[in-house]
Amino acid sequence: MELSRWPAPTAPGPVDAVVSLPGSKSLTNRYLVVAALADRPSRLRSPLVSRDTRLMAGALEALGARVREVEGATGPGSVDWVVEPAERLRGGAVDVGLAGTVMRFVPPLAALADGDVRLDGDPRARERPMAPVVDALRALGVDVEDAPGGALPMVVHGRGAVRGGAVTIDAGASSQFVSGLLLAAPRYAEGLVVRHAGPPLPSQPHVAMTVETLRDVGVDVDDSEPDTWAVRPGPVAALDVQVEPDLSSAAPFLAAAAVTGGRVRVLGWPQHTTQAGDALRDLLDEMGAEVSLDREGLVVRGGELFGVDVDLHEAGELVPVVVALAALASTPTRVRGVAHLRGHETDRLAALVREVERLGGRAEETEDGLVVRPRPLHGDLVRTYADHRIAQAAAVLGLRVPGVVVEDVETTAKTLPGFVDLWTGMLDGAGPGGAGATASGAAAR
Ligand SMILES: O=C(O)C1=C[C@@H](OP(=O)(O)O)[C@@H](O)[C@H](O)C1
Ligand SMILES: C=C(OP(=O)(O)O)C(=O)O
Repeated sequence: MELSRWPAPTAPGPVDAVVSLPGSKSLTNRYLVVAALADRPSRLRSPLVSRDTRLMAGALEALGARVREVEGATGPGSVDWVVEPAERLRGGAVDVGLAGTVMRFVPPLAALADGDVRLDGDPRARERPMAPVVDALRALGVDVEDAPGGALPMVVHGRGAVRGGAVTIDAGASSQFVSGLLLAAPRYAEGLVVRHAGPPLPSQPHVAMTVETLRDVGVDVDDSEPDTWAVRPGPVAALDVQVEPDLSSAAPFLAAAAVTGGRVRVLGWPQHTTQAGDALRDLLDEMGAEVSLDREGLVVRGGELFGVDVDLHEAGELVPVVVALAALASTPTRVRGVAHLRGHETDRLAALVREVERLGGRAEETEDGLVVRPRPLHGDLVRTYADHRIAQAAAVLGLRVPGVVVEDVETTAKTLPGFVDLWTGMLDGAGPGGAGATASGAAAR
């Protein structure tokens, strides 16, 4: 199939915009899972409605829960999701798409179903690491049929109950292995103690988000020992929760301010959050932007843009946009601690190096990250490898480099439907005489 080509707009001048972003993918998908295990219906206010969250909703419906879209409280076009848990989870077929959260969070839940749960997804989903989830479930006595190497497609033979106990896994390739087990654990008869043993666990904020979500629904989690999480068995309370905006999706918009010497405000930036994207505040500050957080949101003003030497082990989602910033900066950048990105939507390290070089830049992979040395860039077709964040990074490059064409920009619908409209809306107020723009994707889908 021929993939689409989107000529990325160049910024006519400094960007000046107020941007409103839809809900967090990671929060929405955690809330959906605990809501499906709860004792009463839950309401998610302004959830993210995107490919990954629809896939999670679809997975839970396949297992017998119901997810209904209702009008939201925040005005016309806004949407809430009401989740009705199943009395008993049942078997069914689950499409995981390319969603890491769906492929890693659903199998531990499927083990509780009364029947077989078949899971499969996009071709790349079959290559993403899964073995620790399969090994953990088998160690807990769950019958799982997998493809060679612990991969998708797989069948979890649910027996209606899981005893639980303790498991040790190597979650060095993805924090989602830990999160998935923890989210189902309150419904295991004896609860679950998960220990991580191996190279340092990536994406710690995402595990903190899992723990906080469980505590929000009344589940007792002890995370006082490093790399160990103990979830007590017990009831899961229903939720009525406003979903925070997705801070990782804010990355390209804030980067737009940084690379054009402009100003972007992202509305509703939380004062307290477990989202990994909150790291953007320090990161952009270190790269030379002026960053301020107030009650209305986060404002980034661009100045001279410098490279950084940074460990992004905790916030790997930010790497593609950081690479775009780095390619446009005045000094080199080194990103460390992100070897696990080789198992993301694509091998992100290889893809980013290849695409930066295609535009005339210089970049190289290291064992655990990459190095980018800024050079004058030229336009070309940027391949995106079904990776929403690489498409967004290409759009950032396009602001300053005429002739950047983004392949398959629709892939951004994984986490941010309406990306192109938001992006062009942001640019409406840029340039001579620009009066500032407002771009809202809060209800986009
Ligand atoms: O649990 C989550 O919601 C996520 C955890 C992280 O995964 P990894 O630990 O595999 O990087 C992150 O990159 C992903 O986008 C979302
Ligand atoms: C790694 C990501 O997604 P996933 O949840 O599919 O792992 C991401 O969104 O950057």
